[in-house]
Amino acid sequence: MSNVLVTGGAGFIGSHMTYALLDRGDEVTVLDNLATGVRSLVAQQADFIEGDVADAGLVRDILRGRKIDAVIHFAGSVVVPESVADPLKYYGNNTAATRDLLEACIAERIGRFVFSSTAAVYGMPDETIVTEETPTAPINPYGRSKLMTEWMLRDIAKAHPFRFVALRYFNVAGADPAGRTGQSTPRATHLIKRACQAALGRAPALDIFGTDFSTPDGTGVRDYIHISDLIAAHLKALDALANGAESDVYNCGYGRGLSVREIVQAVERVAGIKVPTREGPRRPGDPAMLVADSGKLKRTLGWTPQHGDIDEIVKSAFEWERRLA
Ligand SMILES: NC(=O)c1ccc[n+]([C@@H]2O[C@H](COP(=O)([O-])OP(=O)(O)OC[C@H]3O[C@@H](n4cnc5c(N)ncnc54)[C@H](O)[C@@H]3O)[C@@H](O)[C@H]2O)c1
Ligand SMILES: O=c1ccn([C@@H]2O[C@H](COP(=O)(O)OP(=O)(O)O[C@H]3O[C@H](CO)[C@@H](O)[C@H](O)[C@H]3O)[C@@H](O)[C@H]2O)c(=O)[nH]1
Repeated sequence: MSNVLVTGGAGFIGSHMTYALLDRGDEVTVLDNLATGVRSLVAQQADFIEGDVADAGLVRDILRGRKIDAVIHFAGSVVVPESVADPLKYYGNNTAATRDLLEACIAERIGRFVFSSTAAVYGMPDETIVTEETPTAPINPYGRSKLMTEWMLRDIAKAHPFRFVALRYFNVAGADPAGRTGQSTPRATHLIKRACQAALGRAPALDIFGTDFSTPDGTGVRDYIHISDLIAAHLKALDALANGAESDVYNCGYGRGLSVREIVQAVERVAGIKVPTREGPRRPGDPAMLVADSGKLKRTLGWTPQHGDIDEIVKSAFEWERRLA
């Protein structure tokens, strides 16, 4: 049994992580400032503390007082176009705030850290499918703010008794199969959620951002990963660190790219409802295509994806969305 601090645990991914840790008997403390998080998504058996990861005094008190063994760091700002419009928010809340969190972790001798990185660190890759060796060249402030954090982690791991796993998530979607949590972020910008909202008549139409990309149907291509498979990767990472694994970086995706139009079709199949769409210009900061080679995650950490079927992903997202009413 471990004693885990989950930052950003009131958010989409962190709330699923919290349930998964509790389900296997770990103890969980959630630290979240509720900037985009939702208090009611935090499992009742978790201890919830409302606060900021940059509040070093608070974080040190939590780490020491609760005898935390490992930190999983989800807290951050996550919207690519917003990072283009307001870069300092991203360098502040992702890079600088994480620096402060890490300082507290080092001071309290935390040795195990799992970090939410992103496919956005690759930018506009030349390869159709990216491995962890693909050069990092982010094309938006969001990706740069996360890559800088990866650099900090590498440097810290050389200087201190501290080991980390950075998981580069591709596009995370779906919801807890048990229906306990899902994506409830107000004003969420993610494609699958938006398409479900449009199907349910909660938005007049789904905007398709760009139809002139160099992709088979002209719309953006992404590797959508089910939240349950993503959470499973975190459990593997935590266990590997507990067993002495070296610090490392892993892609999290399926190696399968789907276009915006293919997602619309999946939502229509699952919902049995036509999704009204509106074609418009590209969104600032968006690459044409991002697809993961996650062979390293499978080989090294023994990750076995189980929920890759796009209709299963969309169905869980749609069911959650319908209940949100
Ligand atoms: N959703 C995706 O597809 C995706 C893909 C790649 C990486 N990520 C990363 O995963 C992490 C979680 O993303 P999400 O989709 O769950 O987003 P989210 O917005 O639902 O969750 C982020 C949580 O962090 C909290 N938070 C933000 N700044 C904070 C701060 N300074 N102190 C304390 N709490 C703070 C928010 O209130 C929220 O609950 C982020 O770091 C994001 O960059 C997400
Ligand atoms: O209403 C919408 C929303 C999105 N898209 C398109 O759908 C694709 C996916 O967009 P979105 O769901 O917003 O995700 P990304 O911009 O790819 O970013 C997500 O995936 C990244 C990793 O790939 C993460 O780092 C980010 O945090 C996360 O928001 C892109 O081609 C968008 O242009 C639309 O056409 N209409």
